[in-house]
Amino acid sequence: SITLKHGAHRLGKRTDKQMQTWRNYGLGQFIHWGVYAIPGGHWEGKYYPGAAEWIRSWKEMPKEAYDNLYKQFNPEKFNARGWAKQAKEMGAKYVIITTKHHDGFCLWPSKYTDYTIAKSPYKKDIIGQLVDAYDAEGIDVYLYFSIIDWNHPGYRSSLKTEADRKEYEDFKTFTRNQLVELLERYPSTKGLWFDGSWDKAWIEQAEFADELGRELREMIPGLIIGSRFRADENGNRHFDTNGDMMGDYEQGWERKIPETIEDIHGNDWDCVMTIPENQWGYHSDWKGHVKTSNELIEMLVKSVSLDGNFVLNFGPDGEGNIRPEETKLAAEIGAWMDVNKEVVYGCGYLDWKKQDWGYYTVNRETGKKYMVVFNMPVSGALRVKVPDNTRPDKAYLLEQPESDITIEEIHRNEYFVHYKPMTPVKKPFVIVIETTESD
Ligand SMILES: C#C[C@@H]1N[C@@H](C)[C@@H](O)[C@H]1O
Repeated sequence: SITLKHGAHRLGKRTDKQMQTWRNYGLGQFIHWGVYAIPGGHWEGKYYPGAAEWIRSWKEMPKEAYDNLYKQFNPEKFNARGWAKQAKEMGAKYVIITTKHHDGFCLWPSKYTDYTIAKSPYKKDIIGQLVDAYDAEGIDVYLYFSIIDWNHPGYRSSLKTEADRKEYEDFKTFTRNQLVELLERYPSTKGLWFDGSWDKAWIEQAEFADELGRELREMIPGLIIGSRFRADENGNRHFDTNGDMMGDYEQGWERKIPETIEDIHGNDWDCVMTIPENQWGYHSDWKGHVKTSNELIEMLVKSVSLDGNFVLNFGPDGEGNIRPEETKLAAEIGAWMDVNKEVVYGCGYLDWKKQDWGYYTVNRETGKKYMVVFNMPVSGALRVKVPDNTRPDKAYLLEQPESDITIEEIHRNEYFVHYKPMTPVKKPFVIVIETTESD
């Protein structure tokens, strides 16, 4: 490997307490909220086919009109405690909240720009209310921050002229000031989720970004920052020139999930997921496939089975309501988590061969092993292949510990767990499997 000044500063996973807490969350909630929720994917009767939070970039959206939407922003239905309670009931252990998306509108009263909630009819600090409400529910708060800021005069996607460079210096100072301001105002923040860091202009700021990351980490010891924040001095993002991840976990799984344990390269990672195909901010007219709770539970369990966290996105509307589709899914996921949360919290990858019926997870502390079944074979025989030194002794339904499920040895290291549900299976269910390990 080559010597880098601004590459990865740590090899391998962080082992400190804050990161262990992060690693054991399992399920998180993303909130995308801002003035884009007012148009909700439409403008003057026209339907915007893109992601609602990007509507300002739509050629049919007059920039002036968009940039004045904040003068109408007065979400009277906004109820931070209600959002936090719903997230608690869903089983989320952490929340990632958009402080400022690419449009640059700040949901906190930043003193570095007038384009903030303080200048809207609503006036009050939305981030502060959400931080307090989620803290009160015992849900850890992470702040989403977009480096891209279409509102700031010094923002550039690339630096073509000396004038660009001069302007961009002001933008860099502004960016640093806002981030310091956020951590000063909300010191209970456990981490920053950076986005909009793909511009050429930002990628050239390896030294500045590295120094800024150091400054922010000094402000809140243990602060967690993912791989999307900065590039190394050769313009490499997420993984530096030597292939080492920059940051505390890989932020590469946006609307997708790794297939195998090899895909995660031994790193911590999160998957951030939308309910429709690709809407983060509020779009009043979701088109195409809207995921069911069974699909989302499978994505959650698949993520945990591959040592990752699953973060489900909610996009509240312009009034401050969580929309009915999201409320319904939160309740369905919460009902499943009420019964099965122990296969998610504090769990991760079990090195048994993946089978078609579903996923294994194992509790990192207790070693308790779970078969989370999504696809019941018509035979009722769930195939299990175990490593050489492992013998399965007992299997029972998590929901009925007294149930005794037959384990049949097929041949060396391969078994059938025979289970025929009494009633048609409508939701994923869990079989606990107890084993004896021999040296
Ligand atoms: C592209 C892009 C952005 N990254 C997701 C997390 C959303 O914020 C989306 O607008």
